Amino acid sequence: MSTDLKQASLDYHAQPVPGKISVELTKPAQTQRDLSLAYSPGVAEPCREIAKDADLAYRYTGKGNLVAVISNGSAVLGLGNLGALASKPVMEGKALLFKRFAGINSIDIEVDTADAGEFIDTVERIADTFGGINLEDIKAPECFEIETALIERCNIPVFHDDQHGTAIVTAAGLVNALEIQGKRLEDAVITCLGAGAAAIACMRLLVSLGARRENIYMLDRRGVIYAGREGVNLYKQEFANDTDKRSLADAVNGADAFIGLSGADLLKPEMLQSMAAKPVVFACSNPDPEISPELAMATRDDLIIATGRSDYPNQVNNVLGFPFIFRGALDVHATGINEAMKVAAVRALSDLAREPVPQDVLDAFELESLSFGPEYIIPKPMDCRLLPRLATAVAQAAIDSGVARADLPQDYAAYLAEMAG
Ligand SMILES: NC(=O)C1=CN([C@@H]2O[C@H](COP(=O)(O)OP(=O)(O)OC[C@H]3O[C@@H](n4cnc5c(N)ncnc54)[C@H](OP(=O)(O)O)[C@@H]3O)[C@@H](O)[C@H]2O)C=CC1
Ligand SMILES: CC(=O)C(=O)O
Ligand SMILES: [Mg+2]
Repeated sequence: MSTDLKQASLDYHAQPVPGKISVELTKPAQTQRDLSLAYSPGVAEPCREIAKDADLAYRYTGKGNLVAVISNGSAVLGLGNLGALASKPVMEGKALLFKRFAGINSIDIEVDTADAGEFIDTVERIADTFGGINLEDIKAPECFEIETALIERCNIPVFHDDQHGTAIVTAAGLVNALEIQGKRLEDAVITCLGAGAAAIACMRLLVSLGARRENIYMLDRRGVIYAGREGVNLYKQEFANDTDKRSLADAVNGADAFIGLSGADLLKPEMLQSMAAKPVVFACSNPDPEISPELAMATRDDLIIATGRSDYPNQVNNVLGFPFIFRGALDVHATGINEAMKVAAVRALSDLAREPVPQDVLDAFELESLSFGPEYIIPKPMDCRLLPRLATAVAQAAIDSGVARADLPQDYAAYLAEMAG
């Protein structure tokens, strides 16, 4: 990161007030009567109602539009285990994105423990306060056990964004990028660098969408995960490939797609050079990608490259998913976010990239034109069509798959327009 951007970021976080989020009131609190309604004695009435029927918390409190972003700081972006407190800027950032893109109130919670059981117990005890829980930056393999237990124990959507948000956006982007390169997911040879939360979930979703497991080579710090390798956890085992490839150089040679969900600068130019014609490279590690777009483009000119960052074309980042997916799930009081809802989000995102780009998006990126192609495989986060398209698709999929507990709000399009602010 340039010195200029580093200082600008520190200033952004410190000024004019520390942090990125605050709380606002939704009811008047000026007069003695206002206070008798907001607090004692009036507040007793909604308390009594909720004690009789827990669902009334959706009517009388902010629960239904409130998502907790919860982390233990064990896999903060690609920076590693920075601990709970140091993860707070990222978690506040996710809360900012929930509000900015989907009108969802969100609060960050950092739980200071590396123990999965303690983390699960803590989150379970506070879960009912919220309409949904977005787990964030929790490292594999604990993240899998944590999410599974919390889904089982909580009655609200629990969604590990680094797994499913990333998988949804990656799948939408990859389907589009392969099509532009004249390839099909069913035939593509995919090298996935990283075997953690994001990588495992991405490969699982790609397989469910048609990618062939035997065409996937997954790597961790020790190299290719091959059949018979010792000391491989059961999640990585799912992608053990019966191959004699061992290194990244072996695995990427001839591959159609490289998906990086690992760390900075790990894909070398000579490796990129050895990929098949018209390759797709998703260097999604944050903040520093597996290869910089400048270096990748200088190495060969027939590739499509995406990163997780806002400052290059093709931002493949879960920001394109979680605000809108939660919006749809919250609006029908879904009990969870299931496969049907995830696939609906993939389709909506992938389809939207093929439509003409609105002028305000072009203005935000100071571009004259943009259309479906190598430099535009996926919509931009600023695209105000994302909220109606994704939220509606996800909410409808929740209804159709039987996990919704409420109908769509009346005139949903107008409601979403209000939520977009
Ligand atoms: N663009 C986006 O939307 C998103 C991007 N990401 C990025 O993906 C990365 C991983 O995040 P997440 O899955 O949550 O973290 P995890 O800690 O769960 O997984 C990290 C994985 O990366 C592997 N890895 C790390 N360094 C290397 C290396 N030098 N060589 C090979 N493999 C390596 C680890 O290997 P091992 O198992 O051996 O330790 C592990 O499998 C981060 O950089 C993060 O920023 C994550 C979510 C969303
Ligand atoms: C984008 C994101 O969630 C990550 O890099 O962890
Ligand atoms: Mg994350």
